[in-house]
Amino acid sequence: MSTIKGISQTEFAFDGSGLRVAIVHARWNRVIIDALVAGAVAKLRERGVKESNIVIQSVPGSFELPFACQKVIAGSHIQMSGGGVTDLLGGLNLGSNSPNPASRTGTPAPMAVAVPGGPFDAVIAIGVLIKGATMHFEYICESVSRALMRVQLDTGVPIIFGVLTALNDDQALERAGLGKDGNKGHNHGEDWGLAAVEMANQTRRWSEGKFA
Ligand SMILES: Nc1c(NC[C@H](O)[C@H](O)[C@H](O)CO)[nH]c(=O)[nH]c1=O
Ligand SMILES: CC(=O)[C@@H](O)COP(=O)(O)O
Repeated sequence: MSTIKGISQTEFAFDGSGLRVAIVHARWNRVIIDALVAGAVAKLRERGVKESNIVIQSVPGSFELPFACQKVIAGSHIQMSGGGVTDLLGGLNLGSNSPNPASRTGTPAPMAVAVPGGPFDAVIAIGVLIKGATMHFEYICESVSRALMRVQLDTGVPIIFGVLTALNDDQALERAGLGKDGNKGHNHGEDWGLAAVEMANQTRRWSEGKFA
């Protein structure tokens, strides 16, 4: 059956060659997660994002995704400088408890050494939530979606909502292109890779006041 659902990509072919993208994924329902991550990576590479600019991190479950995304974004803005770590997002000096060993030994620290790679232009948060017997699913779906929205608005870095909220295993498998009986479905990870490249490009343009 044909469907009107999905993103129209034909008129939007954004270039990913100058972008740095993080994928943060949960490990629950791993087979499905692996297919979604592979789909996202395939589209990032197809759009020209360099392998070295795709950083993949994992967390135990979807509930951990918002915290991890926030930390990953903050970490990519950090510069080591004399005596501490400077958060370039918030201008926060994180003090002598920093991972900079020089600040603990009294040895003069190197001046402003940028983290290799620089800040992330977009983050893709990937998780697979499948309804069980209790209210666990509802609480996690609600809190994770709200928190991911908050992290992107607070940091100004687009977060792609790659969290499947499925009522059963088959729904989740079909949305990862792993469906059975002639209905493989569609790998939504691919859409998330494309969405990341688009949002990263647009965020740069909009930040420079370019709308044409
Ligand atoms: N049931 C699912 C979970 N549950 C685990 C939580 O996300 C979390 O890791 C735990 O409560 C510890 O804080 N996670 C998923 O990603 N998918 C599920 O279906
Ligand atoms: C991790 C839990 O709290 C667990 O009991 C959730 O169970 P269910 O996924 O069946 O709702």
